[in-house]
Amino acid sequence: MSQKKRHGNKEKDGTLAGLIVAAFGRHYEVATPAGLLQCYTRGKKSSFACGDRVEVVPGGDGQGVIDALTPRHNLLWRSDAFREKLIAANLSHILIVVATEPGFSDLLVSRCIAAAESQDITPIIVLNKADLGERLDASRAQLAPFRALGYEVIEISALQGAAGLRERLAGLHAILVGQSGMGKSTLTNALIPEARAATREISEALDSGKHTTTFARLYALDEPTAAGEQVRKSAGNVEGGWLIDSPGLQVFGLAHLDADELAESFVEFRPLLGQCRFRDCRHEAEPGCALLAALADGRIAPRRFEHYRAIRAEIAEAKRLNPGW
Ligand SMILES: Nc1nc2c(ncn2[C@@H]2O[C@H](COP(=O)(O)OP(=O)(O)OP(=O)(O)O)[C@@H](O)[C@H]2O)c(=O)[nH]1
Ligand SMILES: [Zn+2]
Repeated sequence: MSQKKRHGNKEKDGTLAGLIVAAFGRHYEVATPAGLLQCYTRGKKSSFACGDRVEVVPGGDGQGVIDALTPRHNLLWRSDAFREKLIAANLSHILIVVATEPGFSDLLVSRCIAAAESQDITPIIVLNKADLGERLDASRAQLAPFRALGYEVIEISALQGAAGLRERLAGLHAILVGQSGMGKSTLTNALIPEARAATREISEALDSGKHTTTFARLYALDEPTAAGEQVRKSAGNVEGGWLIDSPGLQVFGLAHLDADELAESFVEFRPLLGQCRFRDCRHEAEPGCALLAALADGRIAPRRFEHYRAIRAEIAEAKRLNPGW
């Protein structure tokens, strides 16, 4: 919706343009020109995410009702056979946090990348705990296939302030995702001082086994001034860049993708798709398969092909369990 239309609405029917900064089930926190409002939805169905732009009808007392959703540029979500979970909307980048210790799943990295690529979101891999030198080479080796594809890898130490990353994030609309233990909370705290209290609660909830807890929060990123200083913004001012902190992620199901979409989300497969001898090639053992040929001569990394196979099998299983997908 254009700026003009939005302002027109505001005058005409009293709605405010807002940005969802936190989603708790059916209750949302929305940043608006009138400040932060606690909002509800009208209907029974509530399917908004952090990063969604909405129209809000303010109701006094700092409350409001979400009236309409502005069309999304994209939506990051995950799903298994029976459930889907919206993660965040309108993202420019996804920061996939991994660490030198205690080891990370490169399959999970491929999953996050596939989810991002399928929605035109740019992935950046953040290798944390680079100060722990013993495992650094092994972690770099594990990330080599991603680096070879052109994915940006940024090495940091969240404990030492995550130097460099803050500048990289200026103006972006990004989300931090990662397995538990990668130092995501430490990183959020280093990047966004006001995040401190909230993240502790998330960790505790996850430790007690409540993995269904949904809690993501959007924080405005400070914009450096011409003089290079960071200026604190007032709460609710989310006009510039922002960062969404999401709960620790152990699984990232992609049941909502079909087989073709999954293959498309592996960027190295893209030039090869449509080149197989059989139109309906499943890239398993078919003669004349362009992907298998590329795997055999090293154009596709074996590890990435394993990831593709693993995710494809899981999607097939989800569709078998729930043919409605
Ligand atoms: N050496 C080192 N340790 C770090 C760094 N960042 C985080 N840690 C440590 O790693 C452990 C996990 O950090 P958290 O920030 O709690 O990790 P998390 O990924 O948020 O994990 P959950 O809270 O379980 O989701 C803590 O003991 C941190 O102190 C780092 O850059 N270097
Ligand atoms: Zn094929």
